[in-house]
Amino acid sequence: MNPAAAAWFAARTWQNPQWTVQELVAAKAGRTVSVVLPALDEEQTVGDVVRTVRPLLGTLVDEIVVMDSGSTDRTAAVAAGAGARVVRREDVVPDLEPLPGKGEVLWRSLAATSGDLVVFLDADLVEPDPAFVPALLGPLLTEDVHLVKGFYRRPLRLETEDYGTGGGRVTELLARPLLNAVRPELSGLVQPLGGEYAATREFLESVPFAAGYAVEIALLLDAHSMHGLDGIAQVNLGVRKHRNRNLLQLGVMASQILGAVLRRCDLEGPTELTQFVQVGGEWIPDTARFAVADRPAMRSVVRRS
Ligand SMILES: O=c1ccn([C@@H]2O[C@H](COP(=O)(O)OP(=O)(O)O)[C@@H](O)[C@H]2O)c(=O)[nH]1
Ligand SMILES: O=C(O)[C@@H](COP(=O)(O)O)O[C@H]1O[C@H](CO)[C@@H](O)[C@H](O)[C@H]1O
Repeated sequence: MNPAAAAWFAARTWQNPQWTVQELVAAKAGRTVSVVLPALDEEQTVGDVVRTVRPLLGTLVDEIVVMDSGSTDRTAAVAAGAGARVVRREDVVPDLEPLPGKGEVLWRSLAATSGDLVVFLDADLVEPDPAFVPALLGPLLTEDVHLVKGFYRRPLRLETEDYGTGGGRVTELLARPLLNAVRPELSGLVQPLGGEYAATREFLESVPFAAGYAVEIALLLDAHSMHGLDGIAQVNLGVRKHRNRNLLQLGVMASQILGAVLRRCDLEGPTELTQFVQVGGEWIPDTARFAVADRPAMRSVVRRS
């Protein structure tokens, strides 16, 4: 293991986070906390995720916002019914036409929220754990760090089978080998792509946001560039189950992630990916094109009064 990564892993990894909500409320010391859920057609799961955070509202958490990413199902109604404030992506930074993708709603969430610290949770979590938010906030409230990534065992649930592990396919097949190759100092991150993480607003508003599914890897690379390894921590969240997408969908995700890493290494990245689907007896090319431009640092867009 890269020596810097090994030293960081030893110093900045919490394998068994023990912070109590009471301790963390005291540690806030006047700081505020926003919890943000990006959601595209998550009516099945968003309510349960919001309900695991709701008991913290008014003490550890100051606002729970579901960023609706253009859902066509009942995501907004279910999220509001569970106690979240729902914000449509077109309702913030309205002068800019919303782009598709996760990165867009996470970027816009900064204009929709005010917390000094921001916690991101995916809205497709299955059996979400109420301990996620306190654990993610622990290092942010008690150490001098700017980004805290969750890590976990990731069951892979395909059709009716729960394999108990095997999730994080893009992580294991692309992100981890890629980071080991181009940014070995970050090889100590157990879940570099995980969607459960927390960060200071100061950091989040000072970096560009990559489009689509590249948002997590880009934030990690930028946190490392801006604050060094010492500005990053990771906490063990136990087990994380979510809706697992199929391989073709993950191929497009992987292409977006690869592009963000290449561009942050000053290399050209892809703007499309050609895959193949079988129709009848023939294999037909199917090309997905995706937006690749970063959104600019939010602090250059929205002047806070
Ligand atoms: O265009 C998008 C794509 C995804 N998401 C949300 O981002 C999270 C992670 O997306 P997804 O589950 O597709 O990724 P995976 O976890 O399968 O890698 C989920 O809450 C999605 O609803 C979103 O808000 N807008
Ligand atoms: O980690 C991964 O390999 C992918 C796919 O996970 P699975 O193979 O479906 O468990 O999931 C993550 O990647 C996305 C891109 O960074 C994040 O947006 C998701 O939150 C995260 O689940």
